[in-house]
Amino acid sequence: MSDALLSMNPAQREAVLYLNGPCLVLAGAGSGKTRVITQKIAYLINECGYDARGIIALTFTNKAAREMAERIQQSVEKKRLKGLTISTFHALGVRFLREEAVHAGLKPGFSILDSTDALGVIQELLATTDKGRLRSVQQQISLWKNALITPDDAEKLAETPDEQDAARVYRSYDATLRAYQSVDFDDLIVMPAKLMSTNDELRERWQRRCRYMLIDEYQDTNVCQYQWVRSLTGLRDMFTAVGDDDQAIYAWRGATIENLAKLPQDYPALRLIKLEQNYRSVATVLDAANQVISRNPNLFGKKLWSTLGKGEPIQVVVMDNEEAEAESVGMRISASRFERNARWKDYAVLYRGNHQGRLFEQTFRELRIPYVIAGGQSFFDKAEIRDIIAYLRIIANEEDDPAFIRAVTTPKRGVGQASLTALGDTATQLNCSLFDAVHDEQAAERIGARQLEPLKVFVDFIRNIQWRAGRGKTDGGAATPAEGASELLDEVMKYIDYERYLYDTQEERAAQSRWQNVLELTNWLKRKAQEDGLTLAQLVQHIALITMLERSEDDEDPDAVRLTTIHASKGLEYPYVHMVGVEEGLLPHLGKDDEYGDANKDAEALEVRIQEERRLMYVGITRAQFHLTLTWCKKRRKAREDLIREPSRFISEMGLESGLKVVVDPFSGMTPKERLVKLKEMLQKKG
Ligand SMILES: Nc1ncnc2c1ncn2[C@@H]1O[C@H](COP(=O)(O)OP(=O)(O)OP(=O)(O)O)[C@@H](O)[C@H]1O
Ligand SMILES: [Mg+2]
Repeated sequence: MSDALLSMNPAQREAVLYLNGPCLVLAGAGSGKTRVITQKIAYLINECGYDARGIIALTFTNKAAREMAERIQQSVEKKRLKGLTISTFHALGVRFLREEAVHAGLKPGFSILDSTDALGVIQELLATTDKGRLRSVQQQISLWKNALITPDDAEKLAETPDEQDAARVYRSYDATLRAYQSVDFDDLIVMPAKLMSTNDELRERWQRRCRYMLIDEYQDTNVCQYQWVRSLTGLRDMFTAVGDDDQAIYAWRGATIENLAKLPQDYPALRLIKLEQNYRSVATVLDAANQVISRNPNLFGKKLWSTLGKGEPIQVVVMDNEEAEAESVGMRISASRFERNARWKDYAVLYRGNHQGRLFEQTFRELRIPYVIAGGQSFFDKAEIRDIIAYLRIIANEEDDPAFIRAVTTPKRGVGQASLTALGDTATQLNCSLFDAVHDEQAAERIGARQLEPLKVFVDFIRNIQWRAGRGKTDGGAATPAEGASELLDEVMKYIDYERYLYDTQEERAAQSRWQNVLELTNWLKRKAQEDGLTLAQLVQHIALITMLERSEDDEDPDAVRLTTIHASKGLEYPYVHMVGVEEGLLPHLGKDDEYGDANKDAEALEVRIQEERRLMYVGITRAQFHLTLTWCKKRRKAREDLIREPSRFISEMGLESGLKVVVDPFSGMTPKERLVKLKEMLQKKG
């Protein structure tokens, strides 16, 4: 038996060695579920002679996939890892659809719309600018899709006028996407799942290919993912799923814990393995987590224990307001790092909502504390990044109309709204993309030669780049090899002349910081192209995917404090954790806008909501290895109002016996200016 196997506890080992049929590992946080998956992959390859190409491991985020790949590299020879698939569901969906594009009625170069683009399409169809309404329709469509409900079914199911409206939009939305040769994120899962169930030849091919599947964070899969896994593993039922029903935090995205309950029914031979030893956290942290989650009903009783010692008491710090909170957390981290002789990256600040991160970013900058936003979508949501990516998208797929419009109008190159409308009409008439319409005679007639000129220049430039980037070689045709991705990218950037555009349209500081972001993007793209030996065409095809769940920080692991939402921290661990904003109205967060939301109207709905928030709290607490600090503010500003806050119910649910220590913020009662003075004093004292 290998050393790695020897170091596991008997239950973990059983889960790794079990190959007689489907296997489900159900266990609490930090009990080594993810470790079981990595060890099992190593075991399959090293000791059972599995070909890596037949193994598919699915994780929830790109980051988790990367971490898993790194761990496996330590125990399996490189050459035996060739062809191993470790990816997110969505990334596997992209690969599947690129290979099977024809069966899905797509060209291999189809575009992937992110949720903002998709919202744009819905906006056109719904003809409203009411953001709330648009988002609710988008979410409704997404839920339907993921539950495998077709537009026809949706129309039958819809009851209220709003739902009927949404169902109508759903139909045209799907048709529009197909016309654009585009798919949205949901399609990446839904289309493969459907194809697997309707196309026999394709199903058999993939089933032969997939010899063993491993799925992490199983509790957060949705109906469609369940079906897809089910059909992929169809022939042999050879899979291991690991999960924790107490960590299900994506119900709002259509995930259903019922998938866990359904497994034993759908697979009578299922082997269920529970793990109870926690290897991550000290007792104070673990007890608090156990206490909180014990208030939720759960599928299978479980109680975690660890041998890592009692640990320091959990601290609860009361703050005057959110500014004091950010400063105080920054100060505490600086002081603690000094005292414990730790690294910045041993610290994490976890919050409920992305918006809370901003103040921490600003404050940490002032305090000279290095930080990274872990798992934030923020980078790729920035306007400047989306602008540049629009160009790359149009290079990848000229039928991507939304990208075309964005690229051709940013920077302005003399293409006015009237020209675009006329071009749109032409495209509709010819039933082609905006891009292709430019060179049609009709366009010249409608738009006029002078107005058309800048559009032609744009299209010709893109065509030229496409050709040189290696587009259209999937059929093995073209004779000239693709030019280097880096050089081509430079050429595209020069053509866009984005830096000048920024300085022309924005004030200097903003332009500077945006341009920095753009440079970061292009450097990262070049590095990626070089490392993976990609052509520009291949590179741009990956982009939408990377932007999906998080920014791919690649192998960068800077020594910096992690700022992250609790959602994005799932599966990860940090020695010292600060959970901030642990207040009623924030965590639990019960409604969209007002504090207790409309959920309050219905006691049952409210309870469901609180349970989901409690699981989120549980996920947050269990990220901590050695020490946990919770903070809450007596006042928090919202819009222009100061709201009076109460500590979260989850704090009292943790139980004082776990050694809770309540501390009053040292800055209490001070004005911002006084705080700064005191802060400087404290910093000086620390040297
Ligand atoms: N048998 C073991 N011996 C020593 N350390 C272990 C063992 N099993 C797991 N660990 C360590 O415990 C920590 C938690 O493991 P892991 O991340 O696999 O837990 P998990 O169940 O996936 O947690 P989560 O539910 O948060 O995803 C990791 O640092 C891992 O390396
Ligand atoms: Mg895990």
